[in-house]
Amino acid sequence: MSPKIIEYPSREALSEGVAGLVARRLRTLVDERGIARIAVPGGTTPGAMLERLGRERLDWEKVVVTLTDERWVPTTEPRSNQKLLAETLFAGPAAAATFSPLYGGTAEPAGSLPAVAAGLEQTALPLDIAVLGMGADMHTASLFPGSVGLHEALAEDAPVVVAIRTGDQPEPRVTLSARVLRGAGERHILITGTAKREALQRALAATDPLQAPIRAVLEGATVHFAE
Ligand SMILES: O=C(O)[C@H](O)[C@@H](O)[C@H](O)[C@H](O)COP(=O)(O)O
Repeated sequence: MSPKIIEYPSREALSEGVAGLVARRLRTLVDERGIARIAVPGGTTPGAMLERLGRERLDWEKVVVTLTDERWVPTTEPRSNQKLLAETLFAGPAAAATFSPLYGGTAEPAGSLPAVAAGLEQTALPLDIAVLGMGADMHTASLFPGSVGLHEALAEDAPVVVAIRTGDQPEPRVTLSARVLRGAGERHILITGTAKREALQRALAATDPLQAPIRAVLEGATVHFAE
Protein backbone atom coordinates (compact mmCIF):
# COMPACT_ATOMS: atom_id res chain seq x y z
CA MET A 1 0.00 0.00 0.00
CA SER A 2 1.11 3.56 -0.61
CA PRO A 3 3.02 5.32 2.12
CA LYS A 4 1.21 7.60 4.56
CA ILE A 5 2.53 11.17 4.17
CA ILE A 6 2.56 13.59 7.11
CA GLU A 7 3.45 17.22 6.34
CA TYR A 8 4.91 19.53 8.97
CA PRO A 9 4.95 23.36 8.96
CA SER A 10 8.73 23.41 9.53
CA ARG A 11 11.78 21.17 9.83
CA GLU A 12 11.82 21.92 13.54
CA ALA A 13 8.25 20.67 13.83
CA LEU A 14 9.19 17.55 11.88
CA SER A 15 12.13 16.83 14.21
CA GLU A 16 10.00 17.39 17.32
CA GLY A 17 7.09 15.39 15.94
CA VAL A 18 9.12 12.38 14.83
CA ALA A 19 11.18 12.32 18.04
CA GLY A 20 8.00 12.33 20.10
CA LEU A 21 6.35 9.66 17.97
CA VAL A 22 9.40 7.37 18.07
CA ALA A 23 9.78 7.84 21.83
CA ARG A 24 6.14 6.85 22.37
CA ARG A 25 6.60 3.75 20.23
CA LEU A 26 9.79 2.77 22.05
CA ARG A 27 8.04 3.11 25.42
CA THR A 28 5.15 0.93 24.22
CA LEU A 29 7.50 -1.73 22.81
CA VAL A 30 9.56 -1.84 26.02
CA ASP A 31 6.38 -2.02 28.13
CA GLU A 32 4.90 -4.80 25.98
CA ARG A 33 8.00 -6.82 25.08
CA GLY A 34 10.76 -5.73 27.43
CA ILE A 35 12.92 -4.65 24.49
CA ALA A 36 12.79 -2.30 21.48
CA ARG A 37 15.06 -2.39 18.43
CA ILE A 38 15.54 0.62 16.18
CA ALA A 39 17.71 1.61 13.21
CA VAL A 40 18.36 5.29 12.56
CA PRO A 41 20.02 7.07 9.61
CA GLY A 42 22.97 9.38 9.33
CA GLY A 43 23.26 12.39 7.08
CA THR A 44 22.23 15.98 7.69
CA THR A 45 18.46 15.64 8.08
CA PRO A 46 18.03 13.60 11.27
CA GLY A 47 20.46 15.41 13.63
CA ALA A 48 17.88 17.56 15.41
CA MET A 49 15.42 14.66 15.67
CA LEU A 50 18.10 12.34 17.07
CA GLU A 51 19.19 14.92 19.64
CA ARG A 52 15.56 15.48 20.70
CA LEU A 53 14.86 11.74 20.85
CA GLY A 54 17.98 11.14 22.92
CA ARG A 55 16.69 13.52 25.60
CA GLU A 56 13.45 11.58 26.05
CA ARG A 57 12.96 9.85 29.37
CA LEU A 58 12.39 6.14 28.77
CA ASP A 59 13.90 2.78 29.70
CA TRP A 60 16.87 3.17 27.35
CA GLU A 61 18.63 0.16 28.90
CA LYS A 62 16.02 -1.93 27.09
CA VAL A 63 16.52 -0.28 23.71
CA VAL A 64 18.92 -1.52 21.03
CA VAL A 65 20.03 1.04 18.44
CA THR A 66 21.80 0.46 15.15
CA LEU A 67 22.36 2.46 11.98
CA THR A 68 20.62 2.04 8.64
CA ASP A 69 24.01 2.50 7.03
CA GLU A 70 27.52 3.70 7.67
CA ARG A 71 30.34 5.37 5.86
CA TRP A 72 33.47 3.20 6.07
CA VAL A 73 35.60 5.67 8.00
CA PRO A 74 36.99 5.62 11.57
CA THR A 75 34.38 6.64 14.12
CA THR A 76 36.46 9.73 14.93
CA GLU A 77 36.00 11.07 11.39
CA PRO A 78 33.44 13.83 10.74
CA ARG A 79 31.64 11.69 8.14
CA SER A 80 31.09 8.80 10.54
CA ASN A 81 27.43 8.17 11.32
CA GLN A 82 28.47 6.50 14.55
CA LYS A 83 30.14 9.79 15.50
CA LEU A 84 26.92 11.61 14.60
CA LEU A 85 24.97 9.39 17.01
CA ALA A 86 27.54 9.95 19.77
CA GLU A 87 27.04 13.71 19.37
CA THR A 88 23.25 13.62 19.09
CA LEU A 89 21.19 10.61 20.13
CA PHE A 90 23.67 9.34 22.73
CA ALA A 91 24.46 12.77 24.18
CA GLY A 92 21.71 12.41 26.80
CA PRO A 93 19.81 9.65 28.64
CA ALA A 94 19.79 7.49 25.47
CA ALA A 95 23.49 6.81 26.09
CA ALA A 96 22.20 3.92 28.24
CA ALA A 97 20.95 2.13 25.12
CA THR A 98 22.82 -0.75 23.52
CA PHE A 99 24.46 0.19 20.22
CA SER A 100 25.12 -2.37 17.47
CA PRO A 101 27.68 -0.76 15.10
CA LEU A 102 28.08 -1.15 11.37
CA TYR A 103 31.70 0.05 11.23
CA GLY A 104 34.16 -2.76 11.94
CA GLY A 105 37.49 -0.95 11.82
CA THR A 106 39.08 -2.99 9.02
CA ALA A 107 40.58 -1.30 5.96
CA GLU A 108 37.73 -2.58 3.77
CA PRO A 109 34.21 -3.62 4.77
CA ALA A 110 34.68 -7.22 3.62
CA GLY A 111 37.00 -7.85 6.56
CA SER A 112 34.33 -6.90 9.08
CA LEU A 113 30.94 -7.75 7.60
CA PRO A 114 30.60 -11.28 9.06
CA ALA A 115 31.23 -9.97 12.59
CA VAL A 116 29.02 -6.91 12.03
CA ALA A 117 26.19 -9.12 10.76
CA ALA A 118 26.59 -11.50 13.71
CA GLY A 119 26.42 -8.60 16.13
CA LEU A 120 23.27 -7.29 14.49
CA GLU A 121 21.58 -10.68 14.48
CA GLN A 122 22.39 -11.20 18.13
CA THR A 123 21.15 -7.82 19.34
CA ALA A 124 19.43 -5.54 16.86
CA LEU A 125 17.29 -7.73 14.61
CA PRO A 126 14.48 -8.01 13.84
CA LEU A 127 13.94 -4.27 13.79
CA ASP A 128 10.84 -2.82 15.40
CA ILE A 129 11.42 0.62 13.91
CA ALA A 130 13.49 1.85 10.98
CA VAL A 131 13.96 5.59 10.57
CA LEU A 132 15.34 6.44 7.14
CA GLY A 133 16.34 9.40 5.05
CA MET A 134 16.23 9.77 1.30
CA GLY A 135 18.47 11.44 -1.24
CA ALA A 136 17.30 13.47 -4.22
CA ASP A 137 18.56 10.54 -6.32
CA MET A 138 15.97 8.36 -4.56
CA HIS A 139 18.51 6.43 -2.51
CA THR A 140 17.84 5.44 1.07
CA ALA A 141 20.31 4.11 3.60
CA SER A 142 23.25 3.40 1.29
CA LEU A 143 21.14 1.86 -1.43
CA PHE A 144 22.42 4.17 -4.15
CA PRO A 145 21.20 3.85 -7.77
CA GLY A 146 23.94 2.45 -9.98
CA SER A 147 26.14 1.48 -7.04
CA VAL A 148 28.22 -1.69 -6.83
CA GLY A 149 26.45 -3.96 -4.37
CA LEU A 150 22.93 -2.63 -5.00
CA HIS A 151 21.66 -5.78 -6.72
CA GLU A 152 22.82 -7.88 -3.76
CA ALA A 153 21.36 -5.42 -1.25
CA LEU A 154 17.95 -5.47 -2.96
CA ALA A 155 17.75 -9.26 -3.34
CA GLU A 156 15.07 -11.19 -1.44
CA ASP A 157 17.84 -13.41 -0.01
CA ALA A 158 20.24 -10.53 0.69
CA PRO A 159 22.63 -10.84 3.61
CA VAL A 160 21.99 -8.63 6.64
CA VAL A 161 24.58 -6.06 5.62
CA VAL A 162 26.08 -5.30 2.22
CA ALA A 163 29.15 -3.31 1.18
CA ILE A 164 28.33 -0.56 -1.31
CA ARG A 165 30.62 1.40 -3.56
CA THR A 166 29.52 4.35 -5.66
CA GLY A 167 31.40 7.11 -7.43
CA ASP A 168 29.13 9.65 -5.72
CA GLN A 169 30.56 8.86 -2.30
CA PRO A 170 34.19 9.37 -1.15
CA GLU A 171 34.35 6.15 0.85
CA PRO A 172 32.91 2.64 0.82
CA ARG A 173 29.55 2.31 2.53
CA VAL A 174 27.88 -0.47 4.47
CA THR A 175 24.11 -0.70 4.45
CA LEU A 176 21.40 -2.79 6.02
CA SER A 177 19.89 -4.71 3.15
CA ALA A 178 16.48 -3.80 1.78
CA ARG A 179 14.87 -6.94 3.19
CA VAL A 180 16.13 -6.09 6.70
CA LEU A 181 14.82 -2.54 6.43
CA ARG A 182 11.52 -3.73 4.94
CA GLY A 183 11.23 -6.25 7.77
CA ALA A 184 11.04 -3.49 10.37
CA GLY A 185 7.70 -3.35 12.19
CA GLU A 186 7.36 0.25 11.04
CA ARG A 187 9.32 2.54 8.75
CA HIS A 188 9.55 6.31 9.07
CA ILE A 189 11.17 8.22 6.21
CA LEU A 190 12.31 11.80 6.84
CA ILE A 191 12.21 14.00 3.75
CA THR A 192 12.81 17.74 3.57
CA GLY A 193 12.93 20.28 0.76
CA THR A 194 11.47 20.69 -2.70
CA ALA A 195 14.08 18.62 -4.52
CA LYS A 196 13.36 15.61 -2.35
CA ARG A 197 9.60 16.16 -2.58
CA GLU A 198 9.96 15.92 -6.35
CA ALA A 199 12.17 12.86 -5.97
CA LEU A 200 9.51 11.25 -3.79
CA GLN A 201 6.90 11.85 -6.50
CA ARG A 202 9.23 10.22 -9.02
CA ALA A 203 9.80 7.32 -6.67
CA LEU A 204 6.06 6.82 -6.18
CA ALA A 205 5.70 6.55 -9.96
CA ALA A 206 8.77 4.33 -10.38
CA THR A 207 8.58 0.56 -10.65
CA ASP A 208 12.23 -0.47 -10.61
CA PRO A 209 14.02 -0.33 -7.24
CA LEU A 210 17.32 -0.41 -9.09
CA GLN A 211 16.46 3.04 -10.43
CA ALA A 212 14.61 4.16 -7.29
CA PRO A 213 15.93 2.15 -4.33
CA ILE A 214 13.60 3.96 -1.90
CA ARG A 215 10.82 1.96 -3.59
CA ALA A 216 12.11 -1.11 -1.74
CA VAL A 217 11.02 0.32 1.62
CA LEU A 218 8.26 2.79 0.66
CA GLU A 219 5.16 0.59 0.69
CA GLY A 220 3.47 0.81 4.08
CA ALA A 221 5.96 3.38 5.37
CA THR A 222 5.18 6.76 6.88
CA VAL A 223 6.82 9.68 5.11
CA HIS A 224 7.43 12.75 7.28
CA PHE A 225 7.85 15.84 5.10
CA ALA A 226 8.76 19.48 5.62
CA GLU A 227 10.01 22.06 3.09
O1 LIG B 1 24.62 7.94 5.83
C1 LIG B 1 23.76 8.69 5.37
O2 LIG B 1 24.00 9.77 4.80
C2 LIG B 1 22.31 8.34 5.51
O3 LIG B 1 22.03 7.25 6.20
C3 LIG B 1 21.68 8.46 4.16
O4 LIG B 1 20.92 7.41 3.73
C4 LIG B 1 20.83 9.70 4.24
O5 LIG B 1 19.64 9.42 4.94
C5 LIG B 1 20.50 10.23 2.89
O6 LIG B 1 21.70 10.30 2.14
C6 LIG B 1 19.92 11.64 3.03
O7 LIG B 1 20.95 12.43 3.56
P1 LIG B 1 20.67 13.91 4.08
O8 LIG B 1 19.80 13.77 5.28
O9 LIG B 1 22.04 14.44 4.40
O10 LIG B 1 19.98 14.64 2.93
